[in-house]
Amino acid sequence: MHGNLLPKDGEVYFYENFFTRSEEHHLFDVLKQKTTWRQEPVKIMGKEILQPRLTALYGDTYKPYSYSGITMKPQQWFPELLLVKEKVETFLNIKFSTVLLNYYRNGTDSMGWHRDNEKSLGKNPTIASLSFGASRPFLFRHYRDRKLRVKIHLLPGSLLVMKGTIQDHWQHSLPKVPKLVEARINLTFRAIVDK
Ligand SMILES: O=C(O)CCC(=O)C(=O)O
Ligand SMILES: [Fe+2]
Repeated sequence: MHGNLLPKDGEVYFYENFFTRSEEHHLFDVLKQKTTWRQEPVKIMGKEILQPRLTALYGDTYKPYSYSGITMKPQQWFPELLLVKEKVETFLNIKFSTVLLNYYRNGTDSMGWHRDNEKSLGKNPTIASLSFGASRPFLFRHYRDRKLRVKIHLLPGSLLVMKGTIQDHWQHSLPKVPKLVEARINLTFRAIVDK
């Protein structure tokens, strides 16, 4: 359970019961209500479309954060979000500066294949990802050897940690689950390295 889930070129650790069921239920409601969610436009092949999910960014500074073609302005932490951050920081013994929140309204919301390899994250970033609400499958595929795949079920209350060289060698995605009607909230904590 707590070993590296990738066969090579990076590390993934999964902690199924990071939050209890009642903490998880409570946090889903709080995060849903207190977060200022937006549906951001992205340019795909020159055309503006809306991302298939809602997002928000919270962080220590107001410095904008850019990823996959969009720039987001961080909002200031609210108390419950800070407590969640501190619980993850204590568990991993790492400090984070920023959290990207994703709200998948149902199974037709998703996130496509990508790497979290922005320069602002530095080399070999550790990214901590929390799940609330609906369970969703999560996929990894090796960037060069695309037949090499790993699938994980992101259960509510779980913590997934990506670290080491994973962002150089592996992409990840949250595929659609067309029949799913329940919502999922994801938090990915990151440390932005200042230039
Ligand atoms: O929703 C998820 O679990 C994945 C989110 C993700 O990969 C990201 O925000 O970079
Ligand atoms: Fe990601």
